[in-house]
Amino acid sequence: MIRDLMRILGPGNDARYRVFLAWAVAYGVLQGVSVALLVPVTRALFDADWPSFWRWLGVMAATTLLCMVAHYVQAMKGFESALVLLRTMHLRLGDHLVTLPLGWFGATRVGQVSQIATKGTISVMGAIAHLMTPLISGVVTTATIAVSMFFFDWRLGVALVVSAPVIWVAARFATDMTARVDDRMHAASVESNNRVLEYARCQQALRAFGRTHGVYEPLDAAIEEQRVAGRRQMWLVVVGSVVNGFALQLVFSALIVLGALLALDGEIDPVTLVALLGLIARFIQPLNEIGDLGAAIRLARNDIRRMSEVLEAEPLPEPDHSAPAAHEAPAVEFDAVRFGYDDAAPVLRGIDLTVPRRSMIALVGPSGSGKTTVTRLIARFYDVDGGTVRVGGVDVRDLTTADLMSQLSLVFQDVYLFDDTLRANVRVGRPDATDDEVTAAARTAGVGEIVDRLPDGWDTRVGEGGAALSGGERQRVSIARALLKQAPIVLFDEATAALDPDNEAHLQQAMEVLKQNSTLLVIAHKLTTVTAADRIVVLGDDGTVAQSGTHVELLARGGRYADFWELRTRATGWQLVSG
Ligand SMILES: Nc1ncnc2c1ncn2[C@@H]1O[C@H](COP(=O)(O)OP(=O)(O)OP(=O)(O)O)[C@@H](O)[C@H]1O
Repeated sequence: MIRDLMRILGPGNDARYRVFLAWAVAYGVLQGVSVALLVPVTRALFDADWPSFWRWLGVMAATTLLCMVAHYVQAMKGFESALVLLRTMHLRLGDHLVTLPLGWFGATRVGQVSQIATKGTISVMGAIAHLMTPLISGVVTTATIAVSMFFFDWRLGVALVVSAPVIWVAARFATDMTARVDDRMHAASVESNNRVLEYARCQQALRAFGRTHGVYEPLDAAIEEQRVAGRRQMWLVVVGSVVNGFALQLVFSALIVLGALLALDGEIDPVTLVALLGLIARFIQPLNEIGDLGAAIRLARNDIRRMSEVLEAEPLPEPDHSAPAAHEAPAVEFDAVRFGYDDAAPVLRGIDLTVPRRSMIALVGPSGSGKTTVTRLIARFYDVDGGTVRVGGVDVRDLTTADLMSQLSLVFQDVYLFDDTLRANVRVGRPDATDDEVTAAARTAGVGEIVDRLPDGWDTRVGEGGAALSGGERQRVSIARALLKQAPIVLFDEATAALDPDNEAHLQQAMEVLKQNSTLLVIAHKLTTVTAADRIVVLGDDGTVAQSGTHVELLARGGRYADFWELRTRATGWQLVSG
């Protein structure tokens, strides 16, 4: 636990933590010594040996004073380390999460990360602030008392040392009991967390399907599992605590019997025995406290382990410096790219694709053929399983994330807006843009009309995820961001939903502007976009490029594209023409 906490604190902060540990050890030793000094003080008192009595009392008072100082200093150092740890954990978690591949953020990970970042960090902080001191001083105090016992009576000293493994086994049993169900408890808590979020988010769907009454089964099941796991955990904690308490009482009784037998044999005088019994009681007390804290220590250790697992998750390997770009190379190239989100289900099975500079390429294909996946691989949200994705002639794995992202603008359908003002959300495209540049980009993308409609104009907050805006409006903001960024390559996932004429006009206008300066790869759903493209790439169901060419060439060739075109033109009432 000490080592794990040190790892979480990181290399810059371990000195402070070591100082705290040293003070906690000093506090434990001083506490043990001041307790052990009770024996000579009591002996001198009963022997009426006043010079010895005052001398030992003086030593005990000085030790107790030092002990109080050590207690105070170690408590302050502990709180200091705990606060540093809290800040460090949040910073390290944040810094680390942004380096992880998107594939890491699976369905249950969002709930897990939120638990670790909130409950987990508080629990780990509490481990330093409240658990480390009783744990360290408890162990050190009992060890000190056991060692000092050898100075008074070696047989009782041996008995204390022998009893240590018995107590350790009992304490271990108690903590194992808690650990047995803790992972289940944690999983249940993550699941119900996720289900509560899902329940709040899916209200629209539930109401649309008349599910406004009765229970929402997935949430109900998650809460029930949490209740069952919680009850089991409570029972196991009680069982562990009873066994631990029983073992301590047994050891305590055995030591008293041994002391009494030694006194009956005349090996120890009765006064020393009374003092030694006090020492034995103080030997047991910290162990009892550690036993009571066993469950909390185990839970904190599990939280520390989960935190370490996140911090140790492999980030996307990234070079320190990007390889130099090849000036004449195409904007984007796919060379025999193979990829699947899951090893068992490949999505792309050998894609070759070239997007020349300053061209506009339309990507079409059936739903699920991997169009969005192609754009995610260009942005290196995932690494390919085989082949190479190149941007500006350089393998994306040889570019730093900052350099790769500086070359790309992403206009995706699932636009996420931050819970901030509309202006701040557009400015995300280029944080150092002037107000005039923000306004110009917003006007081209049609955001100006949204501004006029909103009560606080540019300063209106758009809500979490952009909840205060419609889907079409959110995409306009996303386009404005891309216009502002002026990246050399724009990856555009056109909305599948039919847009109103106003939205459509803004979209066309924005694309025209983007086309002037950037290379465009568009996942095209609209016939106007498809025909405007310099070249069309058709993905097939089998994860390969089925066809590629201009609109005219592909129509003339027949096959998948001609079928797609016919289907779409029939749906929209367009005429099928081949030139
Ligand atoms: N994050 C993910 N995890 C696992 N599988 C995924 C993930 N995203 C997509 N897939 C799967 O990969 C396949 C390709 O998905 P992709 O979204 O690239 O297709 P698409 O051609 O863009 O589809 P659409 O036109 O419907 O948007 C699908 O079978 C999809 O279920």
